[in-house]
Amino acid sequence: MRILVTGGAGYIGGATTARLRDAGHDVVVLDDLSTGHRDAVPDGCAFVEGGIRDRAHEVLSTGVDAVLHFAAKSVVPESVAHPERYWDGNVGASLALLEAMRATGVRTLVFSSTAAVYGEPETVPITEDAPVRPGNPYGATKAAIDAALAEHARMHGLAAVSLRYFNVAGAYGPHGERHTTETHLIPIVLGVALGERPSVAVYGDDYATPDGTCVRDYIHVTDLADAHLRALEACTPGRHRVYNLGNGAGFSVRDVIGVCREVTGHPIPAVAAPRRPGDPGTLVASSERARTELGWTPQYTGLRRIVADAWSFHSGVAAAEGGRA
Ligand SMILES: NC(=O)c1ccc[n+]([C@@H]2O[C@H](COP(=O)([O-])OP(=O)(O)OC[C@H]3O[C@@H](n4cnc5c(N)ncnc54)[C@H](O)[C@@H]3O)[C@@H](O)[C@H]2O)c1
Ligand SMILES: O=c1ccn([C@@H]2O[C@H](COP(=O)(O)OP(=O)(O)O[C@H]3O[C@H](CO)[C@H](O)[C@H](O)[C@H]3O)[C@@H](O)[C@H]2O)c(=O)[nH]1
Repeated sequence: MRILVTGGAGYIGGATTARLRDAGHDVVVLDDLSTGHRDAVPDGCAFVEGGIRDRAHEVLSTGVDAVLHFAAKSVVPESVAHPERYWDGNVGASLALLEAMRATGVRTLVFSSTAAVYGEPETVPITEDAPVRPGNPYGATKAAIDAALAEHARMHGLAAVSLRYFNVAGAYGPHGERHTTETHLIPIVLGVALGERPSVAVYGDDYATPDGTCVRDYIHVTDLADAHLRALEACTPGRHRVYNLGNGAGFSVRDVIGVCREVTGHPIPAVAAPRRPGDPGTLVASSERARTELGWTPQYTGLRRIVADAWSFHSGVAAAEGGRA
């Protein structure tokens, strides 16, 4: 297939593009480099620099069988402070992409949705039937796009899948997490081990969880990339299907820091800090639907493997930067 990947210069889009290339697909990446990096676009893949609004129509006109849509703004605190950027950058840009797809007759789309659409869940593990009640503008914009996809499937015959990722981590070879504004736990903790930060703040230790810190479901980016290949195959005209993607196992913030200490051999000082606004206590996925309908079985389920792969990536980047300095 010839596939357009929006956001393919970002973390998950870059890793998935490499996975698609390795599976024999022809990939063209469209990315405005607002949070991505030119050198994250995998070798052997075409790259078009630009925004969805400006250039998606042009790229789609060159002949594309399907779109994987990763491009988004995804920093939760920024979305709270500047919701308009998220409604415009996520919902506005996605509607523009859908229009360009309609105009060029491209009818297959896999979309990066998120567990953040569920907000504070009533029960865990979270199934796709759980109420959609996002607790921040980022999650609200992703829920709105999911709803738009359902309507485009119903009214315009779109073949669409929304993949609701839980906490993505790890690396696919040289494709790892490199956000300029980093809010995610594992890269922050590994940054302490690399001496880039003095300590990690633990946001809240009074949650109703076994050790009082937040529990999350960490999924390896390689498993996530594989789910996209399967989702592409499952796209059916006139149908929008939603799948939660996680391992079904929860790890606390303290668990994560402990595994990072084991993997890096660094003491990684941790400092108690107030809760981060909008953080649910526990988010753990039920991915039964993905397993049953997509035949997806995650391969790298252990937290140690996920952290070890992230560490290989981060320590390699640090060594390369040290070499350049
Ligand atoms: N990282 C996670 O744990 C996680 C969890 C759930 C969902 N997601 C979703 O997965 C997707 C990828 O996340 P990521 O962590 O790789 O983020 P990222 O910031 O690394 O990648 C996003 C990419 O999109 C590009 N981009 C943004 N707006 C654009 C536009 N209008 N036109 C063209 N390019 C644009 C950026 O430059 C960047 O390269 C996002 O949609 C995010 O909401 C991520
Ligand atoms: O320095 C830090 C950073 C994070 N945390 C804690 O670590 C946990 C994980 O936080 P992340 O920021 O790594 O991830 P989130 O669970 O907040 O959110 C991520 O996963 C969500 C789905 O679960 C959404 O998809 C969202 O886009 C994505 O950022 C949270 O309890 C957070 O409070 C800390 O204690 N200290």
